[in-house]
Amino acid sequence: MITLGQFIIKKQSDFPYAKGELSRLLRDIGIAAKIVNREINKAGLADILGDSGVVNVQGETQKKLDVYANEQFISALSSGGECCLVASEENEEVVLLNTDVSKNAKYVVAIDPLDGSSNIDVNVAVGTTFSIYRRKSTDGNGVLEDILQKGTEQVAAGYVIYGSSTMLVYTTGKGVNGFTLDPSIGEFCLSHADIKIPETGTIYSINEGNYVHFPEGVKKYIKYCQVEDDATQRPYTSRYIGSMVADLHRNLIKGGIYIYPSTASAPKGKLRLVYECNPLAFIIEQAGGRATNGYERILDIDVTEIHQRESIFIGSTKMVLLAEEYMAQYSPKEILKVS
Ligand SMILES: O=P(O)(O)OC[C@H]1O[C@](O)(COP(=O)(O)O)[C@@H](O)[C@@H]1O
Ligand SMILES: [Mg+2]
Ligand SMILES: [Mg+2]
Repeated sequence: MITLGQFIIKKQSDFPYAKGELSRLLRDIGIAAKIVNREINKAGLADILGDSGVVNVQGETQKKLDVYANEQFISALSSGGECCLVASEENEEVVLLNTDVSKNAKYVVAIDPLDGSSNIDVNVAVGTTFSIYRRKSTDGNGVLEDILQKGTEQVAAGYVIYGSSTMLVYTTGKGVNGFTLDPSIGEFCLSHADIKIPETGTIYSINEGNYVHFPEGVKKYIKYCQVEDDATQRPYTSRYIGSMVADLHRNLIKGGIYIYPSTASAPKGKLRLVYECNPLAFIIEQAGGRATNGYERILDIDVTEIHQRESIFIGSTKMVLLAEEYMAQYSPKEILKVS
């Protein structure tokens, strides 16, 4: 049995110039994940379910657990001293961690502290996503530009899934590994080494309740998934948890595609590029899958704002490629006026 901490240190040798800062930063994320996990596990007993009454920059009412998770991750990153700045779904502006220890830290972190907020109160799996970049600014507190980097610049990324078990899955650009939290010892232990997503699958994940608003290409792809054809194991199975991390984790293990497309009312989709699409795209690509906005690789998309939204087609390579063909045929980029 190897713990996350032991694995991180062991893998440090993959990076000849590593001085342990990234390892310690990953450790800090692991610590915050354990604290959040403890609250989630007994959420019904503690006064932590329900709305906080505060509306965040997304125009969504923050859940109490959104706020709690945000505080725990920011405080762990702040006291850990390896991160100088955080961009969070729950904060309109970047958060400067200008404590003596973190002021000159080399890394910046983008985070969705609690993903799948609509599922918190109903005991359905939720998650946390994180993206780590090397800062560009040389000294002092760090600046907005440090976080507005393309997904290709990520040095590490991952997610935590708080489900029937709690797992932390991450990559540093050398494959994807998964660790399951063993509550009896309070440690994340390696349970899924070198995860590879199947090249194709029979699961599609999309909120079909929005069907009428979807681009024609997506409508056609859904119809393709629902046609009877034994040779291609269709109709596929529709699975949609409504927590992106949980839907993605299932598809990572079993094969499948998750789509959150643009719609007439949300021409750029719903999900946020910096702390939802980019970290999960890095994971999926490192596991051998594919992630695009229907036209372009997610990791190559220019980042201009912290909370910018992007449509996403992510999962098994063959399924994403086919969905892209439907988009190219029925919803060519110019028609959808996608910038
Ligand atoms: O209810 P919808 O429109 O299908 O959206 C569900 C999607 O929105 C999200 O909940 C957005 O994330 P947050 O909960 O972090 O805001 C995703 O996890 C999920 O896949
Ligand atoms: Mg989210
Ligand atoms: Mg969230």
